[in-house]
Amino acid sequence: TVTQSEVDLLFSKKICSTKEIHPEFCLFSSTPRNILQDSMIPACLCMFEDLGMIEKWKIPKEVLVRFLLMVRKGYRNPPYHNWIHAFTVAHFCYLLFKNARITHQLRDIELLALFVACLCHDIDHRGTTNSFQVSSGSTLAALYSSKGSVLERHHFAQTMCILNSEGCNIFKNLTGKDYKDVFILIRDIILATDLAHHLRILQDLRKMAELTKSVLRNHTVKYLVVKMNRGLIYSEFFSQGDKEKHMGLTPMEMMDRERAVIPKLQIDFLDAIALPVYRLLSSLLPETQEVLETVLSNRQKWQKAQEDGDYVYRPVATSDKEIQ
Ligand SMILES: Cc1nc2ccc(C(=O)N[C@]34C[C@H]5C[C@H](C[C@H](C5)C3)C4)cc2n2c(-c3ccccc3Cl)nnc12
Ligand SMILES: [Mg+2]
Repeated sequence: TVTQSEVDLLFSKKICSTKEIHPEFCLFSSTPRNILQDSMIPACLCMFEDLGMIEKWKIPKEVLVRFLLMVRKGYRNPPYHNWIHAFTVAHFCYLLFKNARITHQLRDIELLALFVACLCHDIDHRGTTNSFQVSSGSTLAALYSSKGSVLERHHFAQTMCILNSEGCNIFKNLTGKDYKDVFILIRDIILATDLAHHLRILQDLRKMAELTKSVLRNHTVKYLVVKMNRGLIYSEFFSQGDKEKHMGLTPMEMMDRERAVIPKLQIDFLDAIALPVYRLLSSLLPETQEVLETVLSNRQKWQKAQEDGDYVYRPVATSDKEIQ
């Protein structure tokens, strides 16, 4: 839990404007990396305010502050799947709301669920994958492996725990149907972040996009677009590969620091997972074209690094205690 003094400290501050957070806060070109870590919670308050969600859903400010502090505390500190990652995804979702006509395509309750799900979608991530939960016989696997999406079910369960904690239910003033719907939507969105299902969802979305350009009108954008990272994901992947070797298992190539060629892995990931998302997004929301261009230029950089055969990033083994 969080202390009342932690809440009071943030509650007493006026909710600032996005400009005060960072001059380019509302532009796709801005990256949250240049947002100071201890201004991320004020930035979340400012995004909720700016999106009109505090007013629309009568969210008491003190409850929102306590909820955000609990969400931040709910994250561990692996190299990639940490609170900064959650904030980055929520910030990108905010940019979609601000810069693309997504807010006219989705119902208000879907916008609320999507934004909150971004903040919560990886809560208590251990820096290892679903298959590692099963192969290491983790407690999460014992709880959820019969249903699949082990980590994502845990992220949702942790989110529900926070919302059910004293003074943290930001949805307490929602009416009957909205109250029921928001939890169902958040559950669907967080479960949909299991990349194993992503490829099917992408297929379905492509079909829907063929049918009507207004696909966003009928279906919440059920999976989260990812911002390109500085390869921190490979610190996590290689730590998991080290663990798998200690367990006598053979890690996937992308998790084996002896075999992985990062430029090649990044190009494979962009081609198989990220670019199809951004192409679909820019076909549905033309305002996101610049994001697609950024990702394509990222791909070119990796292509060049591969041709030059130079290692742009070779993460060092992180200690177990950090990941656990
Ligand atoms: C740079 C980068 N590379 C990435 C390369 C690969 C994978 C990945 O999980 N691959 C798969 C490949 C098959 C079929 C399924 C299940 C498993 C077997 C593992 C997916 C993710 C990568 N990733 C993520 C990311 C991490 C976790 C969740 C969602 C995302 Cl998007 N964020 N950044 C990156
Ligand atoms: Mg996840």
